Amino acid sequence: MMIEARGLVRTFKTKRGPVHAVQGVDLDVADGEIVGFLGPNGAGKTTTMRMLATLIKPTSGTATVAGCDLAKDPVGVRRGIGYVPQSGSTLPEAIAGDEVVDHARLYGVDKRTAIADGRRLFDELDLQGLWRRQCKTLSGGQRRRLDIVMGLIHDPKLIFLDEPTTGLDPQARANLWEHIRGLRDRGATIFLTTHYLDEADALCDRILVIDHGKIVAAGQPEQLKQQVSGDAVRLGLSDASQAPAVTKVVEDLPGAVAIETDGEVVSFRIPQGGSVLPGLLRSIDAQGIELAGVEVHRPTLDDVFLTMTGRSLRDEDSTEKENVA
Ligand SMILES: Nc1ncnc2c1ncn2[C@@H]1O[C@H](COP(=O)(O)OP(=O)(O)OP(=O)(O)O)[C@@H](O)[C@H]1O
Repeated sequence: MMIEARGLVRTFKTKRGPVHAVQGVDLDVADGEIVGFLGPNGAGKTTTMRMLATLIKPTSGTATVAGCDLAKDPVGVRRGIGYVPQSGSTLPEAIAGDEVVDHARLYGVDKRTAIADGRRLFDELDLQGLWRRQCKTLSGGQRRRLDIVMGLIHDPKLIFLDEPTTGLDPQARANLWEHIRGLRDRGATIFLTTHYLDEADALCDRILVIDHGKIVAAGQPEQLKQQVSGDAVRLGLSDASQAPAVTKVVEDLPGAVAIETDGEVVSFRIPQGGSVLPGLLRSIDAQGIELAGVEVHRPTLDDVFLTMTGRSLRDEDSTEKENVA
């Protein structure tokens, strides 16, 4: 195991009383996995990651990280990990290559090795030709990849990435995902935080969903989605007064659950939503009711979150909507 944490708790003391940021987190990350820590703002992702990276002390709980005990051997942990913070760690005015070499020397890497390793990582992360550039002249995606070079320069076994793609455009995000997969293919283990559902889905072998400082779901993306039963169907009515009649038709469908009405929308869940629709539409039509629209969508990680917490992770650009009418 690359990370094995038990009962991690972190409480912050503030003027307005204690903030229970992390409330008993157990987690295991195997060697060579990409594990995503997914949750809304303020859920406790960064706090958990900072504890595992030795940057803040747990209030209670234990962990082994990269083969070393977090409490007894924080220096050993630090040697084995790379940590790429949300805000990055390069100065705008500095020269990219100098930042990398200085950072490596902090870890005791000699200058010649630092330059050789740094240049190799620049090639690997598509930063060729940018070694002498001022950091502030790099694009968002280039700067994020430079942050990753900084985190990798001492060849850690385990890399922590805090929201690696926040603020990047879709193309730069997809490009960074490729690079993160490349790191894993080279044998690194990656633990990242994200609040993007599509990122967790596309990139991670396993996902831990955290809310209010507690893990509420864990598993492979597909496993998690399978826990949510059925496709979600939304029927848009042209007239809200017809909702009771439509609800009645839906109630007669075998397997329909979670039937809800909200103004001009009747929604429900049903296995194989796509194949029951034609019959349903005929029944509604037979009653002389006209629909304004129909949507079916397969369970998403947001549905997993919704099922576990009763709230949405609210990430509109990542729902897999399939408009069928
Ligand atoms: N140093 C601190 N002092 C007081 N409260 C803190 C401190 N750091 C974090 N918190 C609080 O702890 C909770 C968890 O914060 P954390 O940064 O871990 O969440 P997060 O899931 O990483 O959120 P985000 O996605 O916004 O980064 C929040 O309520 C936050 O305000």
